[in-house]
Amino acid sequence: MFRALSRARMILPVVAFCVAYAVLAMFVTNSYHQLTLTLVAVWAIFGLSWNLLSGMTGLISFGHAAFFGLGAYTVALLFVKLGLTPWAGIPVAAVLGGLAGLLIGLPTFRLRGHYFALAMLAYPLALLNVFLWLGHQEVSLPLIRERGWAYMQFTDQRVYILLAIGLLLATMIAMRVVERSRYGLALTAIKQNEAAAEAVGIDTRRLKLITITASGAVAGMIGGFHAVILLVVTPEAVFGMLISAQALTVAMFGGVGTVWGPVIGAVVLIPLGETLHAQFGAVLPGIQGVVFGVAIVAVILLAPEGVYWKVADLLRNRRGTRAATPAAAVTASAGTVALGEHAPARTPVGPGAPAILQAEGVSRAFGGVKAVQEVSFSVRQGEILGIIGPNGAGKTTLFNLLNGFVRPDAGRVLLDGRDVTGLPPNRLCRLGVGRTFQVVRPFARMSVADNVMSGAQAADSIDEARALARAAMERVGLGGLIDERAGTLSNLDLRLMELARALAGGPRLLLLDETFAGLGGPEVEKLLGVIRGIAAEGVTVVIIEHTLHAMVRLVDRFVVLDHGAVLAEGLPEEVTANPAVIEAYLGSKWSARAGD
Ligand SMILES: Nc1ncnc2c1ncn2[C@@H]1O[C@H](COP(=O)(O)OP(=O)(O)OP(=O)(O)O)[C@@H](O)[C@H]1O
Repeated sequence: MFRALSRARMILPVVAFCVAYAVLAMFVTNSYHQLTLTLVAVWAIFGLSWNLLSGMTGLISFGHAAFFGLGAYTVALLFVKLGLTPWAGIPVAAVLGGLAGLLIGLPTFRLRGHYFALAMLAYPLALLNVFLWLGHQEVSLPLIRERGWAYMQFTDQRVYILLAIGLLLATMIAMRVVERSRYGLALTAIKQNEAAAEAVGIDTRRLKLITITASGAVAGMIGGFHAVILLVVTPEAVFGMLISAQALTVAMFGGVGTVWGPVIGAVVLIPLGETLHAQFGAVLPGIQGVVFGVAIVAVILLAPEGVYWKVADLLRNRRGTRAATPAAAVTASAGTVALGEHAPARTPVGPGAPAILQAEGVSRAFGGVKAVQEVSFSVRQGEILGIIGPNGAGKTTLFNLLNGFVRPDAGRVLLDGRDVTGLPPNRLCRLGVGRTFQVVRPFARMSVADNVMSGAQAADSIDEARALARAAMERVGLGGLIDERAGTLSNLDLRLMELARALAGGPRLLLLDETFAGLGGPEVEKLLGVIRGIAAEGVTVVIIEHTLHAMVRLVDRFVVLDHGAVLAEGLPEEVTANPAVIEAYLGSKWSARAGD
């Protein structure tokens, strides 16, 4: 019942918008305006396809025209050469668009960030020239006089508007479902931090390939429909820079990462561009390009995340929702004090405990730099092990070797005695290895619970993921902040949120990377209590940290690295008294203080 209600709440506004749009469009009689109304829906769908890949995963594509153009040419050529009706041609265009997405994604996902964005530029440019070489400078769809509807040709232009709105409705509902699904959750995690997404068990490469395939299919479909309404396809008009820019512009203007963004962008920008083109196109050719350029600059200046988010913020502030005030942070910290103070008691784990994780002669070099050299040690079940050492000693590289981000040049990593060397992080996560990262990158607009949920990849349903996230938040003392926006959190609470996210995956072994970084004295105390509590529940903890005064009170044992090799290993009191460790890392000040 509750689920049905929440589904209805998710879909009703979309249906209401499309119905209202269709009803209003039925009163428009001018054929140019009818075309504009059809194009609004077309570009909104194209923007949504871009949004699925780029808005939801953060992988910016400058080359979406590749899929659009392929779709347009597929429908046109199948019609002209084989007499295939667009009713069948458009689904074929969607399949080819999806296939193109997969083929483009396979090599291009090797690149990241700006390099990915720039590489995507190459595909429509290459296709543009391929279609020129093939002699398809201009493909016109023949007009069918008899039974035109069988070839998607209608004398009443309003039918095209209705078809376009139907496609828009289907695409928007599909995107809404994706947004609220476990798949959407995983995409959000990738956008947040791809490495962290891998660490919580997401097979990021597979998911990105699925996403670019789906995005390419939507773009191919709408490219095919565009060919039907304009009746002529040229390489420049479907593969040109302006087409790729159009997807990006409507989404950026309206709001990236939300279903409504591309729709708002298309509703505002397409009629504006078309009207200006009709008025001034003869004297100012390419005026639409100028409109898009100005729109982007205006958005950057006035609403950098797009109109949707700007309006959402204004409404939220007006409603007086708890804003980003220190008050929220105080509430959270108060919660963690309690957990720290009442942390369950635990007894340090002694040498007799079985090993959960073992590194055997693990080495890794980057060019000439031997980051980790023949490191061997074991982590005992239930213990808290600290890894310390000077900057550049190889601590993070060792973590990356332990949870599969980096493959060792030599040596083995064993989990429960089983060789897991070279397994990717998402597989290791499923075997019970969780990890946090030095830099926390939360989704500021999303609730704390939604941020934590991205770690619950083991869940079978979104409801179970939500329940796991809540339980993890309770464990770290963030239970009172479930609906709080992550952007309002204090530094400590962000660290706790990151911890909760790792815990939501149900790890048996947790690797914590500089969890105390940037925290003040009282915050460190609270976090110490939380980590002790997690360990007392039976989770084995390995922690890299520079805050040594906290570490000596937290860990059962230290492994000290220097120049990539193990310098010392032992109990805190042994290691901190070791002259070699004092010389290489702690310094004489530490020994003087320790002697006080
Ligand atoms: N991907 C990489 N490419 C090249 N060199 C690297 C790479 N990763 C690490 N290194 C080098 O390996 C050495 C160990 O780095 P690492 O980050 O593991 O040390 P660390 O002990 O974690 O340092 P810090 O305490 O400053 O975080 C450093 O000299 C570093 O420059």
